[in-house]
Amino acid sequence: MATPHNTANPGDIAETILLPGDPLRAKFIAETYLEDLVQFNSVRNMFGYTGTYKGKRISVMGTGMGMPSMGIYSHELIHVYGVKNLIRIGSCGAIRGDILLGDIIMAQASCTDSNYAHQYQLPGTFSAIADFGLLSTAKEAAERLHAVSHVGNVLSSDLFYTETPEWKRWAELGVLGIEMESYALYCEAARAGVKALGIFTVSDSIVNGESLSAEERQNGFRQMMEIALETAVCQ
Ligand SMILES: O=P(O)(O)O[C@H]1O[C@H](CO)[C@@H](O)[C@H]1O
Ligand SMILES: O=c1cc[nH]c(=O)[nH]1
Repeated sequence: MATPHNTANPGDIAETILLPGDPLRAKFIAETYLEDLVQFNSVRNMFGYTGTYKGKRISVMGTGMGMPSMGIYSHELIHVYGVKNLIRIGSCGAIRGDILLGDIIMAQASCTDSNYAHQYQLPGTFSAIADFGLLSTAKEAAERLHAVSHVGNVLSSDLFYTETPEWKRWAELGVLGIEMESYALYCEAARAGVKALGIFTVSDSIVNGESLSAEERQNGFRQMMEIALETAVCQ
Protein backbone atom coordinates (compact mmCIF):
# COMPACT_ATOMS: atom_id res chain seq x y z
CA MET A 1 0.00 0.00 0.00
CA ALA A 2 1.33 3.45 -0.89
CA THR A 3 1.85 6.20 1.69
CA PRO A 4 1.17 9.94 1.26
CA HIS A 5 4.86 10.35 0.38
CA ASN A 6 5.82 7.15 -1.41
CA THR A 7 3.99 5.32 -4.21
CA ALA A 8 6.00 2.09 -3.88
CA ASN A 9 4.16 -1.13 -3.20
CA PRO A 10 5.44 -3.47 -0.47
CA GLY A 11 8.17 -5.58 -2.04
CA ASP A 12 9.35 -2.77 -4.34
CA ILE A 13 12.02 -1.65 -1.88
CA ALA A 14 15.03 -3.76 -0.88
CA GLU A 15 15.82 -4.58 2.76
CA THR A 16 18.94 -2.43 2.48
CA ILE A 17 18.69 1.20 1.36
CA LEU A 18 21.09 4.10 0.83
CA LEU A 19 19.66 7.45 1.92
CA PRO A 20 21.18 10.69 0.60
CA GLY A 21 19.44 13.93 1.57
CA ASP A 22 19.47 15.11 -2.04
CA PRO A 23 17.11 13.16 -4.36
CA LEU A 24 19.36 13.98 -7.31
CA ARG A 25 22.20 12.22 -5.47
CA ALA A 26 19.88 9.20 -5.25
CA LYS A 27 19.30 9.40 -9.02
CA PHE A 28 23.05 9.68 -9.67
CA ILE A 29 23.84 6.64 -7.50
CA ALA A 30 21.08 4.59 -9.09
CA GLU A 31 22.09 5.46 -12.66
CA THR A 32 25.84 5.16 -12.01
CA TYR A 33 26.07 2.03 -9.88
CA LEU A 34 22.88 -0.07 -10.03
CA GLU A 35 21.77 -2.58 -12.66
CA ASP A 36 18.20 -3.71 -13.48
CA LEU A 37 17.00 -0.34 -12.22
CA VAL A 38 13.35 0.36 -11.34
CA GLN A 39 12.17 3.74 -10.05
CA PHE A 40 9.63 3.28 -7.23
CA ASN A 41 8.94 6.86 -6.18
CA SER A 42 8.76 10.40 -7.50
CA VAL A 43 6.24 11.97 -5.11
CA ARG A 44 7.55 15.48 -4.24
CA ASN A 45 10.51 14.62 -6.51
CA MET A 46 11.87 12.44 -3.69
CA PHE A 47 13.25 9.91 -6.14
CA GLY A 48 13.61 6.29 -5.06
CA TYR A 49 15.07 3.36 -7.01
CA THR A 50 15.73 -0.35 -6.58
CA GLY A 51 18.37 -2.25 -8.52
CA THR A 52 21.27 -4.60 -8.03
CA TYR A 53 24.90 -3.94 -7.10
CA LYS A 54 27.31 -6.87 -7.50
CA GLY A 55 24.22 -9.08 -7.65
CA LYS A 56 22.71 -7.78 -4.38
CA ARG A 57 19.29 -6.08 -4.41
CA ILE A 58 19.69 -2.55 -3.03
CA SER A 59 17.50 0.56 -2.96
CA VAL A 60 18.40 4.25 -2.85
CA MET A 61 16.11 7.15 -2.03
CA GLY A 62 16.39 10.83 -1.10
CA THR A 63 15.20 11.90 2.36
CA GLY A 64 15.26 15.71 2.11
CA MET A 65 16.75 18.12 4.62
CA GLY A 66 16.18 18.07 8.36
CA MET A 67 14.88 15.60 10.92
CA PRO A 68 11.13 15.95 10.20
CA SER A 69 11.77 14.91 6.59
CA MET A 70 14.11 12.06 7.55
CA GLY A 71 11.60 10.98 10.21
CA ILE A 72 8.78 10.62 7.69
CA TYR A 73 10.74 8.72 5.06
CA SER A 74 12.64 6.42 7.41
CA HIS A 75 9.52 5.62 9.45
CA GLU A 76 7.61 4.62 6.30
CA LEU A 77 10.55 2.65 4.89
CA ILE A 78 10.81 0.64 8.10
CA HIS A 79 7.16 0.19 9.06
CA VAL A 80 5.41 0.06 5.66
CA TYR A 81 8.12 -1.37 3.41
CA GLY A 82 10.06 -3.62 5.80
CA VAL A 83 13.47 -2.02 5.28
CA LYS A 84 16.05 -3.45 7.72
CA ASN A 85 19.34 -1.66 6.95
CA LEU A 86 19.33 2.13 6.44
CA ILE A 87 22.58 3.82 5.43
CA ARG A 88 22.48 7.61 5.27
CA ILE A 89 25.05 9.19 2.95
CA GLY A 90 25.25 12.94 3.40
CA SER A 91 27.41 16.01 3.41
CA CYS A 92 28.55 17.60 6.65
CA GLY A 93 30.53 20.50 8.03
CA ALA A 94 33.69 19.68 10.01
CA ILE A 95 34.09 21.37 13.38
CA ARG A 96 37.65 20.20 14.07
CA GLY A 97 40.68 21.70 12.40
CA ASP A 98 42.33 18.32 11.75
CA ILE A 99 39.38 17.05 9.68
CA LEU A 100 39.81 18.15 6.09
CA LEU A 101 37.54 18.78 3.13
CA GLY A 102 36.70 15.51 1.36
CA ASP A 103 37.40 13.41 4.47
CA ILE A 104 34.70 10.97 5.51
CA ILE A 105 33.05 10.95 8.93
CA MET A 106 31.17 7.87 10.15
CA ALA A 107 28.69 8.69 12.89
CA GLN A 108 29.29 6.19 15.66
CA ALA A 109 26.81 8.32 17.60
CA SER A 110 24.73 11.40 17.06
CA CYS A 111 23.97 14.31 19.40
CA THR A 112 21.18 16.75 18.75
CA ASP A 113 19.71 20.13 19.58
CA SER A 114 16.28 18.83 18.49
CA ASN A 115 13.45 17.41 20.55
CA TYR A 116 13.00 14.36 18.29
CA ALA A 117 13.26 11.81 21.12
CA HIS A 118 10.71 13.69 23.24
CA GLN A 119 8.04 11.44 21.68
CA TYR A 120 9.40 8.44 23.63
CA GLN A 121 8.69 10.12 27.00
CA LEU A 122 11.99 8.97 28.49
CA PRO A 123 13.01 10.07 31.96
CA GLY A 124 16.36 11.26 30.54
CA THR A 125 18.36 11.81 27.35
CA PHE A 126 18.52 9.22 24.56
CA SER A 127 21.99 8.54 23.09
CA ALA A 128 21.48 7.77 19.40
CA ILE A 129 24.05 5.28 18.09
CA ALA A 130 24.91 3.52 14.83
CA ASP A 131 24.62 -0.20 14.34
CA PHE A 132 28.06 -1.57 15.19
CA GLY A 133 28.02 -4.19 12.42
CA LEU A 134 27.23 -1.61 9.71
CA LEU A 135 29.83 0.75 11.17
CA SER A 136 32.63 -1.80 11.29
CA THR A 137 31.82 -3.05 7.78
CA ALA A 138 31.86 0.53 6.46
CA LYS A 139 35.16 1.29 8.20
CA GLU A 140 36.75 -1.81 6.62
CA ALA A 141 35.39 -0.75 3.20
CA ALA A 142 36.83 2.75 3.66
CA GLU A 143 40.25 1.29 4.40
CA ARG A 144 40.09 -0.99 1.34
CA LEU A 145 39.16 2.04 -0.81
CA HIS A 146 41.97 4.16 0.73
CA ALA A 147 39.50 6.78 1.96
CA VAL A 148 40.45 9.05 4.85
CA SER A 149 37.73 8.33 7.39
CA HIS A 150 37.04 9.37 10.99
CA VAL A 151 34.71 7.52 13.34
CA GLY A 152 33.01 9.37 16.20
CA ASN A 153 30.26 11.65 17.34
CA VAL A 154 28.36 14.09 15.10
CA LEU A 155 25.80 16.77 15.81
CA SER A 156 22.45 16.45 14.06
CA SER A 157 21.20 20.02 14.15
CA ASP A 158 17.85 21.62 13.45
CA LEU A 159 19.78 24.68 12.28
CA PHE A 160 21.89 25.23 9.19
CA TYR A 161 22.19 28.98 9.78
CA THR A 162 22.77 29.97 13.41
CA GLU A 163 22.93 33.30 15.25
CA THR A 164 25.79 32.20 17.50
CA PRO A 165 28.81 29.91 16.89
CA GLU A 166 27.47 27.10 19.09
CA TRP A 167 29.55 24.51 17.22
CA LYS A 168 32.56 25.37 19.42
CA ARG A 169 30.88 23.91 22.50
CA TRP A 170 30.15 20.66 20.67
CA ALA A 171 33.74 20.53 19.37
CA GLU A 172 35.01 20.85 22.96
CA LEU A 173 33.21 17.56 23.68
CA GLY A 174 34.91 15.82 20.78
CA VAL A 175 32.09 16.08 18.23
CA LEU A 176 33.56 15.83 14.72
CA GLY A 177 31.01 17.41 12.40
CA ILE A 178 27.51 18.79 11.89
CA GLU A 179 24.70 17.52 9.68
CA MET A 180 20.93 17.54 10.05
CA GLU A 181 19.32 14.06 10.00
CA SER A 182 21.25 11.19 11.62
CA TYR A 183 19.75 11.59 15.11
CA ALA A 184 16.22 11.06 13.76
CA LEU A 185 17.36 8.11 11.65
CA TYR A 186 19.05 6.46 14.63
CA CYS A 187 15.96 7.02 16.80
CA GLU A 188 13.63 5.50 14.21
CA ALA A 189 15.95 2.51 13.76
CA ALA A 190 16.39 1.96 17.51
CA ARG A 191 12.66 2.15 18.18
CA ALA A 192 11.97 -0.44 15.45
CA GLY A 193 14.95 -2.71 16.18
CA VAL A 194 16.53 -2.29 12.74
CA LYS A 195 20.02 -1.15 11.70
CA ALA A 196 21.21 2.32 10.71
CA LEU A 197 24.44 4.15 9.95
CA GLY A 198 25.30 7.69 8.85
CA ILE A 199 28.33 8.31 6.60
CA PHE A 200 29.27 11.86 5.59
CA THR A 201 31.64 13.60 3.24
CA VAL A 202 33.05 16.81 4.69
CA SER A 203 31.83 19.43 2.21
CA ASP A 204 32.91 22.45 4.24
CA SER A 205 34.91 23.38 7.32
CA ILE A 206 33.05 25.44 9.86
CA VAL A 207 36.43 26.06 11.53
CA ASN A 208 38.05 27.93 8.64
CA GLY A 209 35.21 28.58 6.17
CA GLU A 210 36.70 26.48 3.34
CA SER A 211 34.39 24.45 1.09
CA LEU A 212 34.84 21.86 -1.65
CA SER A 213 34.87 22.81 -5.31
CA ALA A 214 32.25 21.14 -7.49
CA GLU A 215 34.79 18.66 -8.87
CA GLU A 216 36.28 17.77 -5.48
CA ARG A 217 32.77 17.38 -4.08
CA GLN A 218 31.85 14.91 -6.80
CA ASN A 219 34.96 12.77 -6.27
CA GLY A 220 34.59 12.80 -2.48
CA PHE A 221 30.94 11.90 -2.69
CA ARG A 222 31.72 9.00 -4.99
CA GLN A 223 34.10 7.53 -2.41
CA MET A 224 31.33 7.74 0.21
CA MET A 225 28.83 6.15 -2.21
CA GLU A 226 31.20 3.25 -2.86
CA ILE A 227 31.80 2.70 0.88
CA ALA A 228 28.02 2.60 1.41
CA LEU A 229 27.47 0.22 -1.52
CA GLU A 230 30.24 -2.10 -0.32
CA THR A 231 28.63 -2.06 3.13
CA ALA A 232 25.20 -2.74 1.64
CA VAL A 233 26.33 -5.83 -0.30
CA CYS A 234 27.49 -7.42 2.97
CA GLN A 235 24.01 -7.23 4.55
O1 LIG B 1 23.92 16.42 1.84
P1 LIG B 1 22.73 16.03 2.68
O2 LIG B 1 22.53 14.57 2.75
O3 LIG B 1 21.46 16.75 2.31
O4 LIG B 1 23.10 16.49 4.19
C1 LIG B 1 23.44 17.80 4.62
O5 LIG B 1 23.18 18.81 3.67
C2 LIG B 1 21.97 19.52 3.98
C3 LIG B 1 22.31 20.96 4.28
O6 LIG B 1 22.92 21.57 3.20
C4 LIG B 1 21.37 18.81 5.20
O7 LIG B 1 20.44 17.87 4.75
C5 LIG B 1 22.59 18.21 5.82
O8 LIG B 1 22.37 17.13 6.70
O1 LIG C 1 24.34 20.30 7.75
C1 LIG C 1 25.37 20.69 7.22
C2 LIG C 1 25.87 20.15 6.02
C3 LIG C 1 27.04 20.63 5.48
N1 LIG C 1 27.65 21.63 6.11
C4 LIG C 1 27.18 22.17 7.26
O2 LIG C 1 27.77 23.09 7.80
N2 LIG C 1 26.07 21.68 7.79
